[in-house]
Amino acid sequence: MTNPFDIPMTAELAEGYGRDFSVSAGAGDEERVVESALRPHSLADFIGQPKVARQLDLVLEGAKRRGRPPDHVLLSGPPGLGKTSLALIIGSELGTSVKITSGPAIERSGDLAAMLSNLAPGDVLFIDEIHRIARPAEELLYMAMEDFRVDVVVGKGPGATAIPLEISPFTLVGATTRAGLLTGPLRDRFGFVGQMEFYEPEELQRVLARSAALLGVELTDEGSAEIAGRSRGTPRIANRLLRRVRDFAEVKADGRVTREVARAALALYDVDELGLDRLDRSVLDALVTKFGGGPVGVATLAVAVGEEPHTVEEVCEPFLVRAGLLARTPRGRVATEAAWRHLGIPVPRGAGVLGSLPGVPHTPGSSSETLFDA
Ligand SMILES: Nc1ncnc2c1ncn2[C@@H]1O[C@H](COP(=O)(O)OP(=O)(O)OP(=O)(O)O)[C@@H](O)[C@H]1O
Ligand SMILES: [Mg+2]
Repeated sequence: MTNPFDIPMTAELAEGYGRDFSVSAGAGDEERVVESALRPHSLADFIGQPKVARQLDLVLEGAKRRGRPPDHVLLSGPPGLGKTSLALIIGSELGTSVKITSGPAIERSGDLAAMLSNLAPGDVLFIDEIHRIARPAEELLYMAMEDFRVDVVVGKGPGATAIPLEISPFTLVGATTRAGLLTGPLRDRFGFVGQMEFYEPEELQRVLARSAALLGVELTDEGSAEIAGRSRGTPRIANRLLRRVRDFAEVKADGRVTREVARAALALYDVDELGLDRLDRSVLDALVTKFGGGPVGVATLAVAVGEEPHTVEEVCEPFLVRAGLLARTPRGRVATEAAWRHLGIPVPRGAGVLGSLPGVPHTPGSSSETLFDA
């Protein structure tokens, strides 16, 4: 690892380092606490996502004028792009309270029925990871979304009866990293679907400027450009890198985050120019060196790097695909020529390198949704 400042490991730096510092977009429990301090609280404060923000603004404004809760909203896209933030903003823009739960937390339909019947008129119910909701609960949700009614089943077997129960009109906001896994009937019941896109570097610089002000960090334009360029189009990662670079700036420099400080800190934390971290690089490296560039199944690839397939699939791949380093094909994962070049390995002739494979579309930068469904 190159370390231009040649610094010894200090307690402050080790704190970030020891936890196997990662720039993957998923958030740990500890991070969620820090994040809530940096969340935007209104649509005006929400940076980027111009399409979703404008459309949502209209949906909310229309509902406010009619004095009725807006249509149910589905927000989909890779981790860390602001789905939870937007869900909370919907509540605050409407001036209603937001009840929060998640798909995996709803194991039985009774849990959901209880939650629904406790909603006050106009409340927002936010279900994170809605693609992981249990099937019976999902069926209950259909009726609740459509008719503001649930059937509570009393008793078991042939003697069981369904008692219809009115619930208050509410707005469901669902968030998912895997819209492709949602069943058709559930998806159809959302009146508005917002597809979150990766952020442009310029937008991430605005996110960073805002966070730096909130954290009381002095950040130069070049410093923020350096961090933005390695944040994988993701505000969560931008904020995370900013905190790590701040540590470095405070311990090793005068506290100001300049380009030099950002570069040195990011090199120390093993974040490369594209923003790939250790796990991303080991996925690429395994694909290229162990499997000759593929095609290889995601489960095999995950075993090779000692990770869960869904982590590789949901956390690493969206960005590797977007960066044009990896392609998801019907036959498995394939490394592109850019991947070999990025790893500094000569591109072999006729290996499973994308481009030499007939009929494989090469679509770097295409919308994440089509990639998820691949
Ligand atoms: N548009 C934005 N403007 C400013 N900050 C943002 C924006 N979007 C996200 N962030 C920051 O990124 C962090 C992560 O956002 P959020 O938790 O909303 O992502 P998410 O899409 O819900 O992720 P996950 O899929 O992991 O739940 C937030 O704490 C917030 O500070
Ligand atoms: Mg979230």
